[in-house]
Parts: sequence; structure tokens; C-alpha cells
Amino acid sequence: MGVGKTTVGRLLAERLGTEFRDTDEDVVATAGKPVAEIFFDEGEDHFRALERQAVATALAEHDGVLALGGGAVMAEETRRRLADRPVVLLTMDVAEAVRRTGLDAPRPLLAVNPRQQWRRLMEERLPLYTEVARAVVDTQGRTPEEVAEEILGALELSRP
Ligand SMILES: Nc1ncnc2c1ncn2[C@@H]1O[C@H](COP(=O)(O)OP(=O)(O)O)[C@@H](O)[C@H]1O
Ligand SMILES: O=C(O)C1=C[C@@H](OP(=O)(O)O)[C@@H](O)[C@H](O)C1
Ligand SMILES: [Mg+2]
Repeated sequence: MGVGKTTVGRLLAERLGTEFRDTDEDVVATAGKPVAEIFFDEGEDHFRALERQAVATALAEHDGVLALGGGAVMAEETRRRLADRPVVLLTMDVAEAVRRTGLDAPRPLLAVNPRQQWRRLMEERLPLYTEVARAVVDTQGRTPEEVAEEILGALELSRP
């Protein structure tokens, strides 16, 4: 969360001359309300069900750059769908995560004790991120434009 998937994904699509899509935006459009309200009104499980469906639909019909929500990989079904895709994992440290998410749209999972929550989520998710990632790009101390450039280079190197 807050690492720049949405921001950098949009830039990357521009560079590649392709479309950009974000599964959080698709979920918000389907539910007709912001992510934080879905969590509040219907709960995280419902959000995850909408998210699994949004990822499946986007991967089936979208041919461009796709940004996922940070928790999408928790679904085994989603990890399977990502297995043959050029997935990029973006990284940063906890201080940067708290800085970036503090300035941005509310993320319900970081609403209380963001530092501790972020560490806990990373511990749980890092093995899953690593499992699906074809390239890893550190965003620390880099502008979104620099990150997009790094991704282009990293994917070129990892091309099968
Ligand atoms: N490389 C970066 N350096 C500084 N701030 C960034 C960087 N990438 C993104 N941000 C900022 O961090 C916040 C979260 O970015 P966002 O793209 O929404 O992340 P994600 O989609 O991974 O949650 C936004 O305010 C964005 O402008
Ligand atoms: O990591 C997560 O569990 C989440 C990440 C968010 O998206 P970003 O990763 O784009 O912030 C959003 O899907 C929701 O708040 C849950
Ligand atoms: Mg995002």
C-alpha cells in the first residue's frame, strides 16, 4: 500500500502507449462507493470477493498495464492467474510507506497503528509477492518517473 502501483502504473502505460487499469477503481465502480466504505459497510471479505472478480475480469479483457491492490495476491486464485504474467513488485521501507499513505486516500487496513499494521501485512504477504513477481524494483528515493524507467529496464531483462 502506497508504494506507487497506481501512480507508476499510469506512467508506465503512457510510456508503453497502452491502456492503464486499476482493480481498486474497478471495485469502486462496481460497488458504487469508495474502498473505505466497502470495508466499513460490508467488511473485508466482501471487498476481497469483489477484488478477485475485478482481477479475473481485468486479466481477461485488458491488454495493457494493470495495477492491483496490495492485498490481491492473498487470493490463491489470483496468484494462479498471475503466474504467467510479467508481474512487478515495487518496494519501499516502512517509514516511506507511512509517509506516502498518510498523504493519500484512506486505506482502512492502515487506519489504526499504521506502522505496526504495515509491518504485519508485509510479513504475511512478502512470500506471496515474491512468488508472483518476475521483477523487483525499489522505489525508495526515486520519483515515480524514475521507477517507471526502472520497470521498463527490469522487464526487458526478465523477458522470457
Ligand atoms: N516514487 C514515489 N515517491 C514519492 N511519492 C510517491 C511515489 N510513488 C507514489 N507516491 C505517492 O504515494 C502515494 C501512494 O501512491 P499510489 O500510487 O496510490 O500507491 P499504491 O497504488 O501502491 O497504493 C500517492 O500520494 C503518490 O503520489
Ligand atoms: O493492501 C491492501 O490490503 C489494500 C490495498 C489498497 O490498494 P493499494 O495497494 O493501491 O493502496 C486497497 O485495495 C485496499 O485498501 C486494501
Ligand atoms: Mg493503488
